[in-house]
Amino acid sequence: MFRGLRALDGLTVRIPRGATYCLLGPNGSGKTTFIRAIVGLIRLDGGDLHVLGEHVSSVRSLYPRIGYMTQHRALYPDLTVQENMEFFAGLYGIDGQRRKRRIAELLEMVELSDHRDRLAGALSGGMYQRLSLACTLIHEPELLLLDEPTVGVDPALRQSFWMYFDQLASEGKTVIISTHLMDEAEKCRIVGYMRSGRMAAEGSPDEIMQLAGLKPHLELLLEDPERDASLLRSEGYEVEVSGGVVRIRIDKHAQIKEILEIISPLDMRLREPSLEEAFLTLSGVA
Ligand SMILES: Nc1ncnc2c1ncn2[C@@H]1O[C@H](COP(=O)(O)OP(=O)(O)OP(=O)(O)O)[C@@H](O)[C@H]1O
Repeated sequence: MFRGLRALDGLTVRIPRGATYCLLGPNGSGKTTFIRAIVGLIRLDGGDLHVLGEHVSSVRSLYPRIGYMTQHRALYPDLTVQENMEFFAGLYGIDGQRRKRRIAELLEMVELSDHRDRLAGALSGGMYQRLSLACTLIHEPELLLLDEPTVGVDPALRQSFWMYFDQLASEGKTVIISTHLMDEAEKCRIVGYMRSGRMAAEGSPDEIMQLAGLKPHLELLLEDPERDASLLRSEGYEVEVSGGVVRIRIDKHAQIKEILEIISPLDMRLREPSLEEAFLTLSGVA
């Protein structure tokens, strides 16, 4: 509770080890609060929370096994990239060859090897984010909590981050990520969609799509949309006309052929429902 506001409410979540778990949801839905509760940074007013098999009251003793990347700037601006990495390695007692190896590996992964002597405070937003991730991973944590880790990171590098997250999960590490990006959610084994502090829907991307039961649409560009729309309606199709484009909900792809026997579009395309639409449907917004 934050001054009368219930930031998390009736939330029951079980995240298996070795999963990539995505927390999705609009601004203010409780994703960060949930992550902060897992790390023991806020006290819950009720309920029960276990992290890596331990009650959350002893989560501090688990810190060497947890990596947490916040949305905030948590690095030392007046230390270089290399010095920040060394500092975090030192916090976890990583030294000698292991420290050298980890720093080299991670700087390579986040493509900062050539910038190791730059001050963290002088990095671009995306570069800073990349360094934050590298520092979070320095001690090879078993549980990773990443609050919007790819904000400002360019698409090619985001792709390699995700390959790395998958690799971590395949090694048995648990990766919990909050994001606003549906294409990132689709890459996760489990997606939890939060609204107003509750879990509005949860499952694998495929399960979510099936559960929402959305049908594909055919979008048609027609010479006379109104005339063709009436023709299609008279054949029993569910048709919508907007901005000169005719949309038809179809049950099966075989119907496309039948539709083309009724009308001759200038252009057409098939739109499969998106994960975003599925979540909006399941949470009662659409
Ligand atoms: N320290 C705090 N004091 C008061 N209210 C807070 C505090 N932290 C979070 N809240 C409120 O709790 C609710 C959930 O916030 P939270 O930051 O967890 O959402 P979020 O899903 O992470 O949002 P975003 O996508 O914008 O990061 C919001 O209404 C927020 O204003």
